[in-house]
Amino acid sequence: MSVTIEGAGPLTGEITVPGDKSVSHRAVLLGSLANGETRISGFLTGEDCLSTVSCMQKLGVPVQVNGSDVTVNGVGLEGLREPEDILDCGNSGTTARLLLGVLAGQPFYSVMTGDSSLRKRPMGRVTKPLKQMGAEILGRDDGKLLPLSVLHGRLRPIHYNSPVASAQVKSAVLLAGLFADGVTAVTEPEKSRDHSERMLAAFGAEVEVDGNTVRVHGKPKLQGQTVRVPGDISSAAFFLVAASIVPGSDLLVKNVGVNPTRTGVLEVLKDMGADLELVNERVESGEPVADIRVRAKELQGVEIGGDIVPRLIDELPVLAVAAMFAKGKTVVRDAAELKVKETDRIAAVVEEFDKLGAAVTATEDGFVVEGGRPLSGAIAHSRGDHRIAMSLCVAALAAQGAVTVEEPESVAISYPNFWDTLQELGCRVSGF
Ligand SMILES: O=C(O)C1=C[C@@H](OP(=O)(O)O)[C@@H](O)[C@H](O)C1
Ligand SMILES: C=C(OP(=O)(O)O)C(=O)O
Repeated sequence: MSVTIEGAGPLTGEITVPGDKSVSHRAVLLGSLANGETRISGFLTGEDCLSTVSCMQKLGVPVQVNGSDVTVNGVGLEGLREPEDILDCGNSGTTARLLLGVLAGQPFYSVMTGDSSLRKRPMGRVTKPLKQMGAEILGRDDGKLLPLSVLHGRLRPIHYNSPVASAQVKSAVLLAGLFADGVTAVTEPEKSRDHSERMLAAFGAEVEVDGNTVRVHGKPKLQGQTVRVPGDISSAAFFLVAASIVPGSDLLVKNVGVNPTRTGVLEVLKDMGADLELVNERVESGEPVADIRVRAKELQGVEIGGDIVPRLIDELPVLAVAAMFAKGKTVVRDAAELKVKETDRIAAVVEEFDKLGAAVTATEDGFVVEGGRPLSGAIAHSRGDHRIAMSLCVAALAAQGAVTVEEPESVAISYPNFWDTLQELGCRVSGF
């Protein structure tokens, strides 16, 4: 399959974006481990979060999905049961890594796998601390690659100093810590998204946050909650960039999660000179939320690096698009993590946007964009990566000529109604 985009007029009006992927995964996981019912609204029905639902169902948790309303009948910390079959995490790194933390603490055997992309992604970053806690995990490459078998083990608490700023690593250790007696701690080099610690506290766990260290007390009694999932800022980012670069645009993106550990994209766009305004700021289910108004404006190149990177890691492909339409040079550093996402996102950005005429060069830990070159019509490939597919589509809206994106189906991983929203905004898109 392929889609073709032949530009767009000004993007105007109001849109909403689907629920936050990170929050949706965590609501199902914690709801499963809690006692009583958890009701989730605004759940992301993207394929990744549905992978988490199906794994928890296989572990014996009644989870009902009714559009974006989900009900989880929690089985309690000790209520999961041995799955009859392999747990399939699909394309979702978050499912695989967070679930490993949960499975490490179970008194039964389980096996997990994923699609061809996920089977290449590093799991050693999670299995290493879990093994230090006493988990027995076997798998390819000495337990570093899926498929992985998790044997039953008794966990002890550790204080893990993570070499990477990764919310998936942090969350896996904290979730395993729920099954250990005593206090489990994780320190990371820079602060990654903190949805796990916020939600653990909301479900009744004792959680302490001290700078880049998070501690959780083991064996809590978690209580089911009502969770309102905010719109995903990572999905909103596509339209924030699109409306910044398509002349004449004036768009309101409603109900976006603006947790400070996720708003690096807003800071960088503002640095680039984008016209962004947060309105109607509020807090819902422990997460800051706002509507974001964006108006087209000429952008300037910037430098992106250091501790902001974990706060915008998934937005770097679409920020690269903003940089292509900006005046001057944009340099992205400290982003080697991009190489271990659904695809190598540094290679994908460099090689796929080259087809449209962009000037992007790879570096060891990022890329450099020479902005201001007009992009032209071309055929490019998503490489099966949802964020690359949508970034190509955003570039296409402001390119001169028709851009065809091959294998765009992966947008359903995180943004199932992306095509509908493009159409509602009057973009000329066909083939989906
Ligand atoms: O914890 C999460 O929900 C996520 C953490 C990030 O990954 P890392 O933990 O690998 O940085 C991010 O890229 C991913 O999309 C979602
Ligand atoms: C990297 C991503 O997700 P995950 O790690 O959950 O596959 C993403 O959504 O960009």
